[in-house]
Amino acid sequence: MAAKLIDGKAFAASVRERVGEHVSRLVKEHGIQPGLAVVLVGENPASEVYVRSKGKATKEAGMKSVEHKLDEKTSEADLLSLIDELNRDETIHGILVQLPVPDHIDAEKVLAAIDPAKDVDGFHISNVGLLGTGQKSMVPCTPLGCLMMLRDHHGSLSGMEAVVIGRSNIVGKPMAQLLLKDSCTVTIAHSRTKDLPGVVRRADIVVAAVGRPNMVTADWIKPGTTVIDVGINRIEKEGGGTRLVGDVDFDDVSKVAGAITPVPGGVGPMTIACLLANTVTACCRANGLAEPEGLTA
Ligand SMILES: Nc1nc(=O)c2c([nH]1)NC[C@@H]1CN(c3ccc(C(=O)N[C@@H](CCC(=O)O)C(=O)O)cc3)C=[N+]21
Ligand SMILES: [Mg+2]
Repeated sequence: MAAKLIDGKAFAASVRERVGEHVSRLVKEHGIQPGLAVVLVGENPASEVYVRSKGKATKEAGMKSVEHKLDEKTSEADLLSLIDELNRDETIHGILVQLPVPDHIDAEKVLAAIDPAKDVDGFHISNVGLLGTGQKSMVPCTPLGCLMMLRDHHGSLSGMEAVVIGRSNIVGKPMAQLLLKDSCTVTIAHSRTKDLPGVVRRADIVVAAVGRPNMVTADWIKPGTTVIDVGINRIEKEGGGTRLVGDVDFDDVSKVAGAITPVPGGVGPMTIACLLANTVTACCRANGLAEPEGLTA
């Protein structure tokens, strides 16, 4: 293997440690404990894995963790009134509603109901607009985690050619905004992009966020490129069981890339660490206190 492995799991542990130190200081010096509420409606395997690791990590960092598990049949009105309650709860600084929500609930309406100051996912249109205009906002956790790893590996990203594959509101678009803010030349590629391999071959930085197992292969990658794999695809193993793979064919691409994140152990753990970081940031802002350094965009 030629590529350097970017160890997201180890990096996430160090981020969580820094978050934990900031939390102890908030508790000791100001008597304030950051609190995170996670709302899960119905049963979704991907979301449940996330909720479990997230609750554990929140408590380990010394924060208050509240989980609201609602029945699949919960009405939109009941969900909105829970959000209203959490918006007004002074012990809660971050609110995350797990996506997707069941079909009878309008996700956009739900996201719009969250107080933007407590929107630790950064999905509220007010935060989207602030990020898009380069103002202080809550930044979506997955792109923030990717940015932290890229800054750590490269130092400055200025002038680099970045190609983001995928145009979702939760990863692709905010990722592109963050890379642009760090002065990359940014392309957002997607399923309709003509000559996708050719476009990706221009990149110094590739962020793959499409949800197609092993789609990116070595022939798409310019030698020395940094490859960030956001994909979390559960596929059937030969002989039974499942395993997680990314959007990048890791074994193939690591022969030519300069650096690469694995799945699991790459972006996923960083997403959780950034959720904790965002909760501390939201708590500091709510109380007019200094924000933790190096944990925001
Ligand atoms: N409002 C909202 N915000 C989210 O950020 C959100 C969401 N809804 N719905 C579900 C997805 C999924 N998600 C993951 C985060 C971390 C791992 C993670 O830590 N994965 C481990 C592996 C876990 C395993 O082994 O299954 C890894 O990649 O190493 C996975 C999945 C956040 N999501
Ligand atoms: Mg797409």
